[in-house]
Amino acid sequence: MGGLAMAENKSKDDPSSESQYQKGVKHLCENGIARVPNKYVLPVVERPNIQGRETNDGNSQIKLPIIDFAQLQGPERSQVLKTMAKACEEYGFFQVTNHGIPIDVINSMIDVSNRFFELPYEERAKYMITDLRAPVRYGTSFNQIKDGVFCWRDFLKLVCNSLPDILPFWPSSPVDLRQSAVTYSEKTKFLFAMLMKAVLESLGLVGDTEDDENEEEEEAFKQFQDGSQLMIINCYPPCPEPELTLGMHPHSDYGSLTLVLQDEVEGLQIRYQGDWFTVRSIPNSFVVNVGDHLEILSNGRYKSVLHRVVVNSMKSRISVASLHSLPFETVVRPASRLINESNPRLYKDTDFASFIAYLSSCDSKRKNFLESRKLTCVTENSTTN
Ligand SMILES: O=C(O)CCC(=O)C(=O)O
Ligand SMILES: [Fe+2]
Repeated sequence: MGGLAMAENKSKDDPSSESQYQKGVKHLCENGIARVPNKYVLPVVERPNIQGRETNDGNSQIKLPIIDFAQLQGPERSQVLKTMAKACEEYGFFQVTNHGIPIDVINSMIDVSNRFFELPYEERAKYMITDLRAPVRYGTSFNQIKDGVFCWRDFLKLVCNSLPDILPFWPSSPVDLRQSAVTYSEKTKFLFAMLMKAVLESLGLVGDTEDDENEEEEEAFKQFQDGSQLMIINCYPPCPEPELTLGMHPHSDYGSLTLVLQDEVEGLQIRYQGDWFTVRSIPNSFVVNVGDHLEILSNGRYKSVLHRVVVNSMKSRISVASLHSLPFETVVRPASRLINESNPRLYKDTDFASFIAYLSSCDSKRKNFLESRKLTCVTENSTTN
């Protein structure tokens, strides 16, 4: 598989070259470091936990609304849909418990992910590919070719469509990775479809009426169901100076919904009322967030909210994000039912090709895809995953 073409910029941290950072944080840590190299040091105003800048201390937890999946599928559905709607409007996030995915499927996914990142660097590096559309991609930071300041994060991205064709490209080591990841991706895809249906119902876009307009919206749901799934396994090694850097810079997710599985180590933070709050790690649950597609489809009613990841000096953290998007060629636009005189259309038509073009165009810290799709522009510094 292709290697990385890199500029041999000399760094003042290391006499060798910038190329060491291209190998990722895990590799950097394996060689033993006591300080964070400059390559990862954020400007003061972008660092986490700055006393006095946030009204909280940057470490406060947020209690996100909990969606009990078993209740959602039962007689209390309408009540749960209201909670879901409020969560998507207010936080852009909720947590799902009682989801029905067996605990051994979850544990195996976390376990095999840990073992992948513990493989020798040479084994992991076989999957270091710069093409954003590669079916499997190991890498570091956000966009390691363009990012000025790197994130304290390595990742393995696995495209999940269509599994039989794509599976031979997935890592063959650890030997159980393919099996665990396939089972996990199938289970999360099903959970996504059920949640997406509920989200569309909460917007009044699918329901039990049989009129023509609903046929059109049922078609929209089918497109979400038939869309693409990308699994991103994130690894955040312990960091000697966590106050200087971030595991992931502030960004919103492209796509409709993201289902995040985090291990017991917290680190995910969301932007809420101008501050950053840590999402609690609830055992055997998923964090679910609204992506850009859904914000556009809902004409801004549901929010694709900025989030970031902080690191810590003690523990390595693993998360598995399952991102669900519309098919490559599908155009997403605000649902006609949600536009009227008092709710004018807010977003331009968007497709995956425009997103890829945008993603490839600039440094992740200066990028904001969703803002670029707004018909009226308001900006806050952010990135789209
Ligand atoms: O690591 C996490 O908890 C969040 C990951 C994330 O935001 C992403 O992969 O888009
Ligand atoms: Fe994200």
